[in-house]
Amino acid sequence: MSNCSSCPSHGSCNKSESSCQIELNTHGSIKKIIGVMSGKGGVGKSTMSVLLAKTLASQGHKVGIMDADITGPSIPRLLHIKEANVRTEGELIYPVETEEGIRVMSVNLLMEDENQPVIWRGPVIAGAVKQFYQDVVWGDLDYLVIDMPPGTGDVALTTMQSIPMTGVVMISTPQDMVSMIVSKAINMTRKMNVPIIGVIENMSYILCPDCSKKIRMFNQEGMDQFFKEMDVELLGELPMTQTVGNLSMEKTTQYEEEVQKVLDYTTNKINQL
Ligand SMILES: Nc1ncnc2c1ncn2[C@@H]1O[C@H](COP(=O)(O)OP(=O)(O)OP(=O)(O)O)[C@@H](O)[C@H]1O
Repeated sequence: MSNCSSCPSHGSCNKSESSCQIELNTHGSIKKIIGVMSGKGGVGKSTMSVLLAKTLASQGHKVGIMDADITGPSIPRLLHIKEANVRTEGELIYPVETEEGIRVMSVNLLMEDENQPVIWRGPVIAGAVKQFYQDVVWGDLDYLVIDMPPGTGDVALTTMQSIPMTGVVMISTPQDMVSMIVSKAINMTRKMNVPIIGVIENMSYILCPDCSKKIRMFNQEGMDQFFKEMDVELLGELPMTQTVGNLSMEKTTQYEEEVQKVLDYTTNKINQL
């Protein structure tokens, strides 16, 4: 059962200790758990999970990333983990550590061939997500960043119910249809009483390499109104850039000024939680 004083969602949770069904990870101490979520696939959730984790690690925090996107795991690739030597001891699983000291767990690290699909039913996937939180020896972490399962279905719901989140960063793209789906994710997160840190609008524009003009690909009319109506903060508009797009192929710690600005602002918000 939970122990409220050491729970990462302490302060934002309204459950009583006796009614809490969450089993905390007991293999170390995790101070804060940050979910990175989107209602829809392909908007940059995994990319942003990695960029936020790297930024937090570069600030001197101890960081882990849990890849809860079981059927579309991309975290090991984005972090350039080639040889996965996952150590297990009975039920316990030890995370793999990157060069920058980020501890990582992903279903891809447990598979012999990363190209093989995970063909599991919903409850088994949800069980794996729970296990990645409870049975992984995360050790002492300032932040565990969770690349959430896509959508607002069963697995996302179980993840929110079984992992004590401190807050969620929503990822969206500036399109009418996407914002409708994101509003579903925002409403679900609120129903689960998980605080929303804000929304990062990804692939918001392209920066002209010659004149640095912002070229907007989507009609962004009504986006301001959308954020106002949903009562969420827009943490920043992230451009579509080569360094971000090539994250899995090129190792870099230098991002475009506009990208770094969004990462600094968002991690500053996370540090204030
Ligand atoms: N700001 C960006 N600039 C350039 N490319 C980007 C940017 N953000 C994301 N991408 C690219 O978009 C694609 C989708 O990104 P990503 O895999 O992070 O999305 P996702 O929401 O996690 O997808 P899924 O739901 O499939 O897991 C990737 O090829 C990624 O490199």
